[in-house]
Amino acid sequence: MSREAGLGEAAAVPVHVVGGFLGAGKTTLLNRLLRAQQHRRLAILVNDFGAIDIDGLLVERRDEDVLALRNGCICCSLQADLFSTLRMVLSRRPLPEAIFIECSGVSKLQEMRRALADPILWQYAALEGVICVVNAADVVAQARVTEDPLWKEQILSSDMIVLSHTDELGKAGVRDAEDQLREIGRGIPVLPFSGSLLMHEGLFRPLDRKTEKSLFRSEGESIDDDFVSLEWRREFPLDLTGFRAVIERHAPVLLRAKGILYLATAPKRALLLQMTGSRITIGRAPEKARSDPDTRLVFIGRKGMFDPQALKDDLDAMRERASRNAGLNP
Ligand SMILES: Nc1nc2c(ncn2[C@@H]2O[C@H](COP(=O)(O)OP(=O)(O)OP(=O)(O)O)[C@@H](O)[C@H]2O)c(=O)[nH]1
Repeated sequence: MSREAGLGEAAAVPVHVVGGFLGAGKTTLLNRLLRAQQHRRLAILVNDFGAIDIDGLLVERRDEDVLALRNGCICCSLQADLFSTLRMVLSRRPLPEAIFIECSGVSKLQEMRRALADPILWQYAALEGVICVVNAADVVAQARVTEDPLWKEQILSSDMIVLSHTDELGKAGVRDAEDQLREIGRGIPVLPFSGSLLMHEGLFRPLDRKTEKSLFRSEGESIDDDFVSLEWRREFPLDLTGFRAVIERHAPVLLRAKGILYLATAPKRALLLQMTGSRITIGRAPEKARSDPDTRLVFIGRKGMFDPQALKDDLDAMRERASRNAGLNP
């Protein structure tokens, strides 16, 4: 980025990064923060690992304030897109008062820091802090996800750990999660998940910028190669029983599934599917999602464990069955 880009001499716009593992609660936290900052002029960059933009639909802001970076990870394969989107945001007048970046669940936060530590970018958009959202219930249950090296990397590369899913634990459980994370995070502050508390505690304290800039020269490795995803879009509503059977078959190797769903029982009602670990919910889809009548789902898992082609075949077979049934009952 250069001065010729017409970005002017204004003070750097603060950048806040929200990271954390697949399904940890990043979008939910971001929405709480955004609600608490309703009157501020913000730009929100949302990175979805898959090609279908689900998070962009879920962020509660005007469409023009939410910019989606899809089909890869902004910490590696989409770094060029990240820069060009930031450049576009920074050329807007009036300038946004702050930029929030929601990473994909497979983003390495250290790579994000390196990417944003570009000394020229820093003059216009300076990193204020990196939050890592961690599912407290997973910590207490010592869920499989807590053994993932990326889960730990994200915690250790953050400035602040924010606990989600505390409502599923009693007070003792929350304390247990906090204690464990203080140890894992080697002293990084741990906060419960609460919009008002976050604002109160001065969440976005400026970092030591000298330290941050010194990261700039390091090389990053690609994380995209560790994970695979399936994006599945169909124009017909699904049979819930058949869909549930397919999901149950693949659930043990799925890290995350989400998307907009139409069921045969109510083909005009857009539903939001959320699956993290063993938790699956189907609820009302946000208003923004309803203009597109297609079912559109994203599934993510680790390479070598999750087989996207097998899942696709099973999902497609549902359609075949539906067609055959339709043929039998004209
Ligand atoms: N009970 C409970 N559910 C939560 C909490 N935070 C998030 N969820 C649910 O967990 C699911 C995933 O939440 P998201 O905010 O979409 O997670 P994410 O980290 O943005 O997901 P990815 O972007 O796909 O990695 C959704 O069904 C949320 O409603 C929480 O604190 N308590």
